[in-house]
Amino acid sequence: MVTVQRLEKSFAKREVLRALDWSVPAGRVIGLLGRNGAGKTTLLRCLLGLSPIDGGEISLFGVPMTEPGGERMHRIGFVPQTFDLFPWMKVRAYLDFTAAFYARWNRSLTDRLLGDWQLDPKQKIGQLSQGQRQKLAIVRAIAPEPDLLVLDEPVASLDPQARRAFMAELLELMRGPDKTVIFSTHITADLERAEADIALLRDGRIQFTRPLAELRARLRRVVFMRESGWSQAPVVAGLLKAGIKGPRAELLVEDPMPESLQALAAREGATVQIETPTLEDLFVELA
Ligand SMILES: Nc1ncnc2c1ncn2[C@@H]1O[C@H](COP(=O)(O)OP(=O)(O)OP(=O)(O)O)[C@@H](O)[C@H]1O
Repeated sequence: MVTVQRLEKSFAKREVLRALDWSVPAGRVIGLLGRNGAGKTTLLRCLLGLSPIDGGEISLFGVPMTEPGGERMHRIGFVPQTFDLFPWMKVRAYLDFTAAFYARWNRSLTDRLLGDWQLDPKQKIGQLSQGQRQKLAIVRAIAPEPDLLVLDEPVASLDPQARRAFMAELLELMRGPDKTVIFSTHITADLERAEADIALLRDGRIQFTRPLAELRARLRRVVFMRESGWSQAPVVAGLLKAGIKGPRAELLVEDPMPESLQALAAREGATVQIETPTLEDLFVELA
């Protein structure tokens, strides 16, 4: 669905994306994670052709972005982080106006969502709250029934009820072998709800794209404890990250092997514990 090869993007002298490779298969919901400033918005904008790239190649639906993109745009929905367009337009007029640009437009869906999400078709966009505006941006993005839906922190301004309703709606609409959703978020509960694949953006690259369930099943926190402390953390098979906090050496490990960890602890004069981190802890450590 999306293929990125050696993508480079800098602002002035700040390198944001560095030789980034990424392949997103069709039929998946991908949660794009990374710290503030990691480059998530930049990456999403490059994918959609909204931001010029400095190097590398991007293909959508198997077609290089360098090809003319008229067809492609009908198959893409995008919800930007902020939505400040057309403050003078009324909600209904805005949707009708936008519909004219698309080959497909599901009017009954927009009507239902306006009702469900309590958006008044007669209200001016400029008078909507931030959260209402975000809802409108979401309605607008999914009405063309896109094959690829890209959302940049779509739920940041939504209240918990609206977030839940939105995620449910999104998953229902985008279910199907040819539909793909990529959304950036800091809210780990939403990723759990979506049973998303997690793509982690760090140091200008996608470090991995893996199903959430797999990360949850395989990653563990391993804690070695020793009163005399540690000059460096023990090195074990499957080590992803290590840190030292006083007597504790805390390791994030993939598929830890309890017996060899016990043996290592005995050799080091330490005790060892294997813990299951919460999803949020996991991301704090990985990002
Ligand atoms: N138009 C721009 N001009 C200059 N620098 C920019 C521009 N847009 C982004 N940057 C820089 O690029 C880096 C990545 O920004 P980006 O908005 O992509 O991060 P992000 O991961 O989406 O962050 P957040 O989680 O805070 O939304 C930041 O250091 C930012 O300052």
